[in-house]
Amino acid sequence: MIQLHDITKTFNQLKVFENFNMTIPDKKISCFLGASGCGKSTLLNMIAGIMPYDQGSIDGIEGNQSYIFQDTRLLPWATVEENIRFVLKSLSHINQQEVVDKYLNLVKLTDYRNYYPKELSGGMKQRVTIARAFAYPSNVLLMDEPFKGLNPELKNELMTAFMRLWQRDRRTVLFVTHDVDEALLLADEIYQLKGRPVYIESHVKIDMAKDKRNDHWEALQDYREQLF
Ligand SMILES: Nc1ncnc2c1ncn2[C@@H]1O[C@H](COP(=O)(O)OP(=O)(O)OP(=O)(O)O)[C@@H](O)[C@H]1O
Repeated sequence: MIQLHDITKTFNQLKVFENFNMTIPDKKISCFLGASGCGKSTLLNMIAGIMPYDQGSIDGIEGNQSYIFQDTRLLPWATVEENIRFVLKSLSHINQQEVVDKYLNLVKLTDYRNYYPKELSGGMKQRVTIARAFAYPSNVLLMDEPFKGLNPELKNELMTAFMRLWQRDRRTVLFVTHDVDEALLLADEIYQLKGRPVYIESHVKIDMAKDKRNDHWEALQDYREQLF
């Protein structure tokens, strides 16, 4: 598990975290909800090791991480296939073509492998980002609003693609969203964060099988009530 101990993080005068503690389980999907600006991206960035903190420690991150940022960050000069291949280039022990093909197929982009990012819709770009993050054999996957700004149909399609990938290959996922429904459909653990400084206002574990949740929407609402 990932453990945050007494984390303090200040931006100029702004104390976003003060003696913040949290334990995040392995091989589960943990979801972070909270008002805009409360500190969710900062939390992911500190866990990813791309943002320093002032005090405290973060333990239990083993192996590599993949990060799906709010903006897709695809390489504009590379095709869909090359974007995925790019993150695999240091992995000489795997059959890279097989991995690329597998993940392109899972996000249903095989026919678009030779397209450049500028030739894709927003949702297609998101799918490339998700395929790329999963293709890389990371232990921890960090996602900052990966389904943001998509129409409901596409969001459903992407969430299904994500679930399909996760069920095959269970990783520790840390997932930031504003959308409670996304959290209720995908998460094993939901943390409702509040600030400032950040604290955990509520923490709910959802033990319903993920593939049954769409059909048991009413039962899921009990969890929503526990959150607020
Ligand atoms: N690099 C930075 N420099 C100064 N202040 C920052 C920086 N990054 C974040 N902050 C501040 O820290 C607070 C938390 O920001 P953060 O981006 O973590 O929030 P968030 O919960 O992810 O917001 P959103 O849901 O809108 O993405 C905000 O008040 C923000 O202004």
